Amino acid sequence: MTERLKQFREIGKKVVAVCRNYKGLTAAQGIPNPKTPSLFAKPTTAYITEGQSIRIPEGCNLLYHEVELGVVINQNCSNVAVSDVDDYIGGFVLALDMTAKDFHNEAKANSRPWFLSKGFDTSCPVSDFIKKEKVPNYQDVRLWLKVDGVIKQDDSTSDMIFSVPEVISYISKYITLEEGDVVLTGTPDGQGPVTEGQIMEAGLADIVSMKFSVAK
Ligand SMILES: CC(=O)CC(=O)C(=O)O
Ligand SMILES: [Mg+2]
Repeated sequence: MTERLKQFREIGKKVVAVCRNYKGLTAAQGIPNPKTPSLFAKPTTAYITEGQSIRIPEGCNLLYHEVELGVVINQNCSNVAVSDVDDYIGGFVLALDMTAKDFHNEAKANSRPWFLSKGFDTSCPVSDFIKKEKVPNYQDVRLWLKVDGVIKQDDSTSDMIFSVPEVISYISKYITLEEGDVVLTGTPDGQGPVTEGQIMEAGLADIVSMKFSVAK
């Protein structure tokens, strides 16, 4: 692994995210499973690490948590076959795709882009870098999140609609992924609101856990 990859947060490479990628989530929402991965992006300024707080964006009255597996890319990745994707995975992070849900709902209702609702400063808290060897079965690993000690999200990555290799291969047909980029692979069912003063604790099985507080 190169020094650049170890330091991916300092380099601040792009975040490409998939939405509605868990069967449990689409079932709970009563919507059909997407036919292809549905993508959006976050700016590098969205990243924070433990010790920093999530800041509720001005005017937002409904902030949602989404716990997700983030995949860290280890080299330029363009037009990669599903069967070759493992060669491009440098490791993982546990991530929160924080969403200003009221901004998001309003943008959707008015057929406007929802970049702001997903891309505001502090909207992408991430754990320390997790070495690839620590998650040998990344296609079946438990993701969980508690708010003030109460479990809200708890599922396995095996519930994904499009697997990690399928997601990365699909993205790479259209967008070149670069070393240090992070792919957020979607959130399981149970995403929901958090308010000022609340503490979220999230984990990837017993491999890593992290805590973030919510501030005004
Ligand atoms: C539209 C969403 O907030 C869905 C999303 O990001 C997801 O992970 O699912
Ligand atoms: Mg998400």
